[in-house]
Amino acid sequence: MSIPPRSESTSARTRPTNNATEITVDLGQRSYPICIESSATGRPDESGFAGRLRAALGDCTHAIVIQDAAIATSAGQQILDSLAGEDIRISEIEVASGETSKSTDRLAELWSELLDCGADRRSVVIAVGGGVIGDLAGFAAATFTRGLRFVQVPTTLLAMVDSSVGGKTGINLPGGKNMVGAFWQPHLVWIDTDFLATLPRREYLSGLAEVIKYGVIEDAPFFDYLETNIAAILEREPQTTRHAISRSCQSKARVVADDERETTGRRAILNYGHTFAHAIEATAGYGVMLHGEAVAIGMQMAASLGVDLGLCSDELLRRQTALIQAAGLPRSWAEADPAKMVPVMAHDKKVAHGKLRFVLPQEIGSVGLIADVPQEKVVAAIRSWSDR
Ligand SMILES: O=C(O)C(=O)C[C@@H](O)[C@H](O)[C@H](O)COP(=O)(O)O
Repeated sequence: MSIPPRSESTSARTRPTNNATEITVDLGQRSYPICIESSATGRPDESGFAGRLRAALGDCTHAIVIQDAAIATSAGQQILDSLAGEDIRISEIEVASGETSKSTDRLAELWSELLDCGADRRSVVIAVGGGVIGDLAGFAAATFTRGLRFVQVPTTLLAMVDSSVGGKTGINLPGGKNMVGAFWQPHLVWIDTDFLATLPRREYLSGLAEVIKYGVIEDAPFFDYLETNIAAILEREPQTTRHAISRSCQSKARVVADDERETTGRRAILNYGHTFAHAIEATAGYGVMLHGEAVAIGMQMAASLGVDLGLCSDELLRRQTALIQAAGLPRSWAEADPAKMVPVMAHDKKVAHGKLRFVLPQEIGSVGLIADVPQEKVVAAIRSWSDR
């Protein structure tokens, strides 16, 4: 199946303001801004978090801040402080860090906590944390009373560049990642790049895998930029890092605006490397490997498969490998076992009419959605990144 090209009518609208960048995810009545700021929380003007929340929701009188227990004293507190002067009742819920919180058990507890704090359809859920918190809180928001308003405040690089944007929410099942969920768009994504200062290095690197992904799937000049600037990004140099975040969000906003619910195939490109990655995460045990680490290895497997099928060049694989390595990410996983991974991959959400489809690279900046891939080639691609 070919992937529809980027539509000419949709683009990520970007508006640089004083020290902020605003990107619009264009979804008609459900459009929303991604605000990329630097420690502006608490400012009473329109660019502060409270001001943005008011602009996005108007009538907000009850905010439920769902935050990662590990960051409750820093990022979450900043958000709470910024709301302190507002006429808004605040409820707080903490969720333990880590992928294991994206479970049916924790979701059921969260529903009860929402009931206990008196959430109603005029409340807003504010998710403060990484992808786990955003996905879980977003799915709770999507389902409680059939839908609460929702705001994303990502505090990890991965959440800033990927999971907070686009409305994919959900939880894992033991046999498959993100198997239960909903498309539920936030009203606002608030990115304070200063949150990255205290992010553990391993988490930061994990986010870089998704950044690199955008270069491979649809933005070749950005891939070149990353090759040149990876050292500055690793040092978290503010301007370069901010550019990488903003460019990634523009990519994601463009793709989501083209195909919000992954129906035309365009949005599937965001899944590059993920068919392998989700199988790695599920077979390793959730939380053993960070999502971005699994995505880095998954992109390697996908590129090897692309080379084997004659879809892309060795040179593409070489450049991707070099960038992933320069970004301090793993390229292989010694325990990758095709016998365990292939059955998990059969539950991939890109399966159509019982057939698995892979997002595979054609050239840097372009991928295709490929069906009918012989299983022995999939096994070979897994093996090629398990034994080195
Ligand atoms: O937003 C999307 O669409 C993506 O596929 C982005 C992925 O990076 C992200 O990990 C997503 O949550 C995976 O979704 P899934 O549908 O494969 O579970």
